Amino acid sequence: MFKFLAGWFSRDVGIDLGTANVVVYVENKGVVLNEPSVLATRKSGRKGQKEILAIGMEAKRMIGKTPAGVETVRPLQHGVIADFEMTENLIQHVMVRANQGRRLFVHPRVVVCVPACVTEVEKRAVVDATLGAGAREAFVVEEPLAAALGTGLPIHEPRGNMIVDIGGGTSEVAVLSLGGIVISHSLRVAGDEMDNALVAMMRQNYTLSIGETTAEEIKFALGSAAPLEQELEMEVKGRDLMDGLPKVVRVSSVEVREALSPIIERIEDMLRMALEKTPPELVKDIVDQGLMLTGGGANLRGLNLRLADALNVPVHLAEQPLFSVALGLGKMLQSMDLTRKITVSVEGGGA
Ligand SMILES: Nc1ncnc2c1ncn2[C@@H]1O[C@H](COP(=O)(O)OP(=O)(O)OP(=O)(O)O)[C@@H](O)[C@H]1O
Repeated sequence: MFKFLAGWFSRDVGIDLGTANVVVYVENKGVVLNEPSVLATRKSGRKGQKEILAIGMEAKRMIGKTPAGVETVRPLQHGVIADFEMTENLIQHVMVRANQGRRLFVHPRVVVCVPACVTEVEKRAVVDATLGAGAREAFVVEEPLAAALGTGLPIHEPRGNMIVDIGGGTSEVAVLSLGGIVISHSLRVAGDEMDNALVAMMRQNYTLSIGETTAEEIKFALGSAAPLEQELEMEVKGRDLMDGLPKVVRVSSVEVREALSPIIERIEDMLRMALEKTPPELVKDIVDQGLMLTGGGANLRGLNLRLADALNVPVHLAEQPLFSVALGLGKMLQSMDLTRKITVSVEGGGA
């Protein structure tokens, strides 16, 4: 009886639990939250317990700036849970924030997405973390399905729909038809790897040591996958590896593009492989309709142009690449019948 009432009084929630960001969609409200998937912790007590100091944007600002005893943690790596307890804390935090800071007296049903390549054990871990965080029922859905729904692709038609998601830890491609995944591939190379490539480039070209936050700032400011009409420049500050002293250098978008290029080549190879494995009738649809590019990494300047050139198919950039998955989860929340059809569901003991 209480569960029946709870269904009436709590809003269902969709969570895009990403390596870089967590985006939360609340039924009838839309996207209400977008926070980095980062926690800052401090060891407390002898048994190695950790006290949480900050979660989300506040914790991301601390990366590379923490005093002894404090560390920043990214509990998801390449789209899967690397630190279960911290993931549970992260989900709980975003659920409470999405509920305007009020405690969850009535536990919501939650749909969470996972990369298509994850194992059953990894899916189960996401369900357990979601239930542990206070959901009364948890569903997992494969990310390409949610992303395709969120970008408005007609995934239920007998037609080849290709969706490419470039996230923080994973790049993923899937071809969908008749509401299911025909083929999918994923690569543990995406936005984070681009940041690492820029850290390496700065060391090699300028003997300058920078942190991952600065590398991401360079990527946002100068990053591109194809030549720009007007190439850009910026000042970068770091520590000189030769004498250990602070140093400022000027970096151009041309050298940043060269550093990112090998990563984009790997993404292109993955897409070529996916096209090779796609049945010819569906390839024909993709050639006609093009592929849909989404995920935060899709925002890299000129990526759509470069992929179109490399693959010889039209490439469309999603309207809101960072929110496609969450918007797709939102569509699923509107129709729990659809959710039950395309997800794995587990009920919790809550509420
Ligand atoms: N304008 C931009 N140019 C280049 N990269 C960008 C831009 N905006 C965001 N990104 C990158 O997008 C990535 C985050 O994308 P997104 O939030 O889709 O990933 P995620 O869903 O958390 O990761 P995953 O799908 O791997 O679990 C980060 O690496 C970020 O640096």
